[in-house]
Amino acid sequence: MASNYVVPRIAVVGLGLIGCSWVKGLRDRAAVATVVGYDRNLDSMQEALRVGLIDDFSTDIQQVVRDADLVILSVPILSMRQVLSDLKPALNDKTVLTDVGSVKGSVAADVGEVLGFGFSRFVLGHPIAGSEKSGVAAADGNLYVRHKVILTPEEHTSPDAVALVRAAWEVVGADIEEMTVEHHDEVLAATSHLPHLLAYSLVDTLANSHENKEIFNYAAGGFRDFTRIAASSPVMWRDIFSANKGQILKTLDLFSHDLAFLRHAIEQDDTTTVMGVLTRAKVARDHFSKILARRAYVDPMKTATVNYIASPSGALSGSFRVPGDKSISHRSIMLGSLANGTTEVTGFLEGEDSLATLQAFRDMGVVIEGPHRGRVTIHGVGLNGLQTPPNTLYLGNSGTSMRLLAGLMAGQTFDVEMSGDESLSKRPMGRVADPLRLMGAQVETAEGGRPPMKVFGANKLSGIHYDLPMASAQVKSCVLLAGLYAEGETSVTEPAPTRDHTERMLKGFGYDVQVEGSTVRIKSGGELTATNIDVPSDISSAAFFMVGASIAKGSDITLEHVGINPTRIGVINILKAMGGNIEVLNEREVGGEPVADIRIRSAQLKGIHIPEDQVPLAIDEFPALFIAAACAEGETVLTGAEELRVKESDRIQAMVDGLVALGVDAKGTEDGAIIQGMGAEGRFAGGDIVTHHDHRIAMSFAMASLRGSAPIRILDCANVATSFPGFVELSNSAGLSIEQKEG
Ligand SMILES: O=C(O)C1=C[C@@H](OP(=O)(O)O)[C@@H](O)[C@H](O)C1
Ligand SMILES: C=C(OP(=O)(O)O)C(=O)O
Repeated sequence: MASNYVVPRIAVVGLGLIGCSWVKGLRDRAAVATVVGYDRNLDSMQEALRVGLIDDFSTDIQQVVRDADLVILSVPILSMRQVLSDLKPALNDKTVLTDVGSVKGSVAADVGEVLGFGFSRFVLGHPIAGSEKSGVAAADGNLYVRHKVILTPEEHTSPDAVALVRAAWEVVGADIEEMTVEHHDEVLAATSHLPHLLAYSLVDTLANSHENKEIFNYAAGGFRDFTRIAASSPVMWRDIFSANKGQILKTLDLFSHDLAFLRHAIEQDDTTTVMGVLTRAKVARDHFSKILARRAYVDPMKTATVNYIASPSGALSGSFRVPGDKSISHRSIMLGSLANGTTEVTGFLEGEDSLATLQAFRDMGVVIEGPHRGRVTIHGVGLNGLQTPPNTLYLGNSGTSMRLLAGLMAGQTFDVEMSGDESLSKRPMGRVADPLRLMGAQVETAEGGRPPMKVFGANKLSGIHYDLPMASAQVKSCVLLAGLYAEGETSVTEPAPTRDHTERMLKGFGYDVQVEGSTVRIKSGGELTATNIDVPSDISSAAFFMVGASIAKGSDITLEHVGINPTRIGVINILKAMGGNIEVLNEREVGGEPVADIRIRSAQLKGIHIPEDQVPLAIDEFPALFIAAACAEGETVLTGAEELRVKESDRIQAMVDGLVALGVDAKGTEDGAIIQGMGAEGRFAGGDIVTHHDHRIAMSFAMASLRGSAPIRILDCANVATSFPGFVELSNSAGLSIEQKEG
């Protein structure tokens, strides 16, 4: 009769916490019929029988193993060979064996020696779970739920045997990963074996010192945290250190080298180098903590889903400041890193896009302190001071990071690969690869000119004149930044004015840039000198509230310290042309950028044909402007805005689809849209909005709720954090009603 058990009969050899917890998990889930146990210690076997973990035991290992479908070997690693020899005579030709040891290479060798090289029914395994407790009494049937178990099948391992072991792990809730024996031992040497070795060694050193009493009297905090794992089983760890000797020595040598480097820096009072080590380590550790806290033991690349429920709400009010300008924040890191001296930045946007740029420069050896409440200190390395990054530069969702970096990377002596998230991986990079190749750079992209993008170093660049095929500040900036490294002059002519932060900021760092009409020129050979940067609030983030206050009756808000660079104020011009009530107050200049406070009161907007010359000046603000158009009296027509189709999403399609879902008459055209306004009394219907993970689509529809008639559910809003951390909190304090739901 066929049984429904995952494994009918199990023999567990070694009744420790790891093996017993697995067996308990299987028993709790009725996945095994009979379990027979063996341990060197009779008490353990008796206890396991008493608590019902095993059905029988024997002091004869062969009797235990005979007729088992699966033998679980949970014994110290250096005992493995003896145990295998002892049980071998009782194995039939169907029994599958597996182990749970922390080193796989030595077990593979033991299996080969004893059972024969090519033995196909031993599946090497390693559950990444544990507990300070030990033994039968501590067995926990849920120990492996959502924990990783690594299996390292070899070429000769039978797929049926792997399937059986996999099934027996999966049924107790484990997430299975497969890798090679060598890779397992290398990874574990670094992530587990070295930390244990250091903890044991530190405690031993301090315990042997003359002041040991003093030390242990005050050994709270750091000492306790760092050395907790030195209380683990010495036998087990002695075995691991010797079984994985090669890999452990390799990581230990690397660590010793880096420790000597840090020692030297401290001795030499080289505080910048020390700061570099500490800031890089802190960022890495914070990153791990987030992964562990939010998504323990699961793929860190799969970020949590965040949806917004935006309920109808009344007017907006108050005087407040939105976060720092994204474009300026990116450039402050880039130019500050390449400058000579230390650049202090305040008002830095702590959004994921600008943080991706910051991390990229840290990866290239730049010491950057912060951000802490918008304050960043960059220890510039000079135009030629960047170092080869250890890995691919991961730029998340940020087009600006990848396109501007492409220009800078073309001038380096080392090769760099750049990648991004799903959205960035779909965006066109040919537009920067083309001019860079004309300058002599060697650039590779994936199919269709998409990321990942590889820029090869050590290619001599020559200055070119480039007529931009589209109005794009990113392409303009990329070519100008490559021009810092190109022989002779580099110039760019743009078809329409686009944001000019690169030109302004280069000048701010003391670099000569010539601007004549629509052409910008730059020559190599200069240097950047560190400066201080006060980042104004981002007009692109302010735009959501400008639209929100305009459409919500009775609103009156003031947005403080907003950047009003003339190449960015399309949104103000367009809203005013639609009848918006907007006042620009307290105009002043801060670090080369014009800044003002902006007061917005509600007004009945009217539909217009948006002047095409305003399109590049409001390029990121159209999602919000579509909401304004939907609330206007009459028709709004947008043309000349085909660039919107290649942003974080196809913003024309995403906005039109969303508006239609909320009952608005809107349709997309090749280069824009036609929207019929709902008029003074019109309200959005409730509904679901697909944002395509685009931050600006999400925030725009949040503003629509100010004129909603029912809740609007906005899906996949996690990327709001790329440009506007704290959006929901700030919005709700201004009068919106957004509930955030994590899924
Ligand atoms: O240079 C910049 O900082 C940016 C330029 C614009 O992109 P394009 O150059 O692709 O228009 C804009 O959409 C982006 O958010 C930021
Ligand atoms: C287009 C945008 O950014 P990026 O191109 O940097 O991804 C944006 O923030 O709207």
